[in-house]
Amino acid sequence: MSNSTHPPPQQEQVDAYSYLSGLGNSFSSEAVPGSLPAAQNSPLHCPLGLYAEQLSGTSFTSPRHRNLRTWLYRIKPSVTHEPFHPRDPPNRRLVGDFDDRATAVATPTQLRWRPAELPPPGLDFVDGLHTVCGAGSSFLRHGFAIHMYAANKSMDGCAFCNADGDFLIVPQQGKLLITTECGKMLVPPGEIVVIPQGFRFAVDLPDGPSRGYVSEIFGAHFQLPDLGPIGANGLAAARDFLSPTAWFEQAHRPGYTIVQKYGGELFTATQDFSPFNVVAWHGNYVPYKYDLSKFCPFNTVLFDHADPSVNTVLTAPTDKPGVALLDFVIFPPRWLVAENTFRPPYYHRNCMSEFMGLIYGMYEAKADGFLPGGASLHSCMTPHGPDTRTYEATISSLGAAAKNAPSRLCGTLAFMFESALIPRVCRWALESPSRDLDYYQCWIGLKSHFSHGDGHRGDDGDGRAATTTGGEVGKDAKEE
Ligand SMILES: O=C(O)Cc1cc(O)ccc1O
Ligand SMILES: [Fe+2]
Repeated sequence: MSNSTHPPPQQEQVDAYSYLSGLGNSFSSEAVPGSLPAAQNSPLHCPLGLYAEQLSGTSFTSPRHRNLRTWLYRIKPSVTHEPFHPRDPPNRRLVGDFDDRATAVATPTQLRWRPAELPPPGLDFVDGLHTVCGAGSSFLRHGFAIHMYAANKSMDGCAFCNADGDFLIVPQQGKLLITTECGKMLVPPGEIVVIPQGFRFAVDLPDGPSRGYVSEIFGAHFQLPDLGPIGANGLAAARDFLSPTAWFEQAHRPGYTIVQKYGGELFTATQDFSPFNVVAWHGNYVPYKYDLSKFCPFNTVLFDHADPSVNTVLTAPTDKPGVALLDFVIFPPRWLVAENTFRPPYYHRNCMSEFMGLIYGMYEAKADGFLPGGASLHSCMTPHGPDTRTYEATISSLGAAAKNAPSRLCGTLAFMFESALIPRVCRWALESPSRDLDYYQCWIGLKSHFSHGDGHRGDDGDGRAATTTGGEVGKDAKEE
């Protein structure tokens, strides 16, 4: 059915695969006509001799508007496997509980990383995944983790299953072909994919090496943000989220391995069949992908800089209204039209913690040092903002007319994972050779432009010039 030339209604052929459009919908999909039971979930005999299996993403008793579950009709049920054992070798760079200070530590320092080197040959998505920072605990069902991955090998004879939380994956380089129990999705850089807790999936690399970012949330799921006064339309539209259509493999697969992440540790169990043996499914708990170029940005049209929440693609809420466990925010190409306004991000300190990545191009707040595939972390109340070069270029010699003219920010795509929880940072991330230990220098050259009536201007206010690493301190002000 997924390779039919005439997809059935509601099914869209987007790339090599067919998808179902919508977020939060109740979908159904069958790879063989008639394989989905009619009118009930668990008949005495399922069509074609399939087993019925429910995958629950929320407690059975969650309120109806939040309740997520899917019924999978499969050739053999998931339970048909040998016992779980700790995986050998383990991946010691995965964390699911951030209370252990031997692993992850608190630091208010501004952190930045250069893009990672490509990994040694033979690393798949599971081995290429490492945690950068996070908070809370998968055991307590509250918290998040931020991982990065770099892989150069397709997963072979194994599937991954994350019992801890949902993965939101942001490929930065190299397409991902993700096979899930609901079907297949192709995810190039510029798109994101969400694999909810518990789904088994395998990552192939059809383009060769791939690297990117992953946010994982414990005890919550992503949803679209409320739009408030924006109205009924704008930002990410539900119909642009695409879920796979049923696809299955039937072959005997001796030694097939399920790699289960559970409490941040990996376990394996073998079975003699592929977990991608779901012939039909229906429900609202599904993996999905989203093309970030479909995002419809709203922004300032007269003056001042809007808070980045205006660019929220998906949010995972906490119990406090308006406070996110994790927001996924993008900084897409767009027009800048604000008048008499400092258009780059403002200097700020935030009670939320901000992890940023760059998919391509240059980020509007950083003229240097923040590169595609790199990352930064500005934790709770840690000051940050545009680097010296960005600030000086923005306020420089250009006439007011040019500064007020509309300009199009092109060829750039940055994003932010923003959380109300304070992350601890993994020791290996702090000690990584990719860490940019000079990051703070990008602000050290910011000089005083202060000027007032006593004729004393352009220094730090105590008569001494500000120290800097190479900038010409106070020069502009004194030359005015
Ligand atoms: O820190 C950052 O670069 C992200 C960010 C962007 C912006 O436009 C406003 C606030 C903010 O935190
Ligand atoms: Fe910020």
